[in-house]
Amino acid sequence: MNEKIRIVIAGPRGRMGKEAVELVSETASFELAAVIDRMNEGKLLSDIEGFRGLDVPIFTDPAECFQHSNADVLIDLTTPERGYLHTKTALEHNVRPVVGTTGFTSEQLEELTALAEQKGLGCIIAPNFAIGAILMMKFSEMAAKYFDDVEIIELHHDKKLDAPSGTAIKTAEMISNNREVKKQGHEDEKETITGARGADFEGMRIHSVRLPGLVAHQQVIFGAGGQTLTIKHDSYNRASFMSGVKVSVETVMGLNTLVYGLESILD
Ligand SMILES: NC(=O)C1=CN([C@@H]2O[C@H](COP(=O)(O)OP(=O)(O)OC[C@H]3O[C@@H](n4cnc5c(N)ncnc54)[C@H](OP(=O)(O)O)[C@@H]3O)[C@@H](O)[C@H]2O)C=CC1
Ligand SMILES: O=C(O)C1=N[C@H](C(=O)O)C[C@H](O)C1
Repeated sequence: MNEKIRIVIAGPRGRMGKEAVELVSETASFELAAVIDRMNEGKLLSDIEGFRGLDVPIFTDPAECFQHSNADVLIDLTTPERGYLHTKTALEHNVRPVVGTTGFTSEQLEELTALAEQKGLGCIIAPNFAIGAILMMKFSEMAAKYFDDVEIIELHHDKKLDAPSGTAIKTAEMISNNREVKKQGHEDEKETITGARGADFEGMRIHSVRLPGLVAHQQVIFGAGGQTLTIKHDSYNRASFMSGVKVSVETVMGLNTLVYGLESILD
């Protein structure tokens, strides 16, 4: 019988973290080794309401967690600052990170890429784990060959910390593979209220909507003479991300570099 993949989850009490705990508990080839939580240091996860039967240790300090848990993989679903620290510490302790946390800077991504390379370790940083969202990004990249003008509207719940979303940034980066830098709109346009035209990524605009009731949604609207093309994806719950988390954990075990975005590891 193959050995189980031993997993640490950072952020187990969060919206995504709870789903990830459930995924790992229900997957026969996975084993929850420990969790990283800023509260409840020294307790067991089973001491916290909602995690009955999960007798795994809780650590606050990531280094201590990796020293004691004999983990293969870290799943990080926290905040930009903590997620970066957890990912870096995991690599330093030869643990392969699968990171859903968004909001890392380009410099942080470059530093983690170099560290994974130096350690010869797999690491997956995925701005979106939902298959539909990955297809939305790929279709947008394809459409950019034929349309010079595009705006991205991302819509999320109002508890989200980062804007634009990681998905919107990744979408803009993929579109830019097939698009020349171009300032869109009227050359003399002026914002009478600052921010009206959204964030500027190489001349394409990204608009961030935050409202209670939303989960995670995005529209990519291409325009040309007499027509528009809209590519749209909606996640209505966090379970929609979990098949991507599962594939990422399985895949990262066989990688020896950092992969940013799931599009390159899906067949
Ligand atoms: N890649 C993808 O497909 C997806 C990515 N995401 C991303 O995942 C991340 C988590 O999202 P979500 O679950 O909605 O967020 P939540 O706010 O629900 O959960 C965040 C978790 O991180 C913990 N946390 C916050 N600050 C710290 C800290 N200083 N140290 C340790 N832990 C801390 C929180 O604990 P506490 O309760 O104590 O604050 C909580 O458990 C976000 O970056 C989001 O953008 C979300 C959905 C899909
Ligand atoms: O915070 C969220 O909820 C989400 N964050 C990710 C992002 O920033 O793109 C993925 C998804 O959109 C949900």
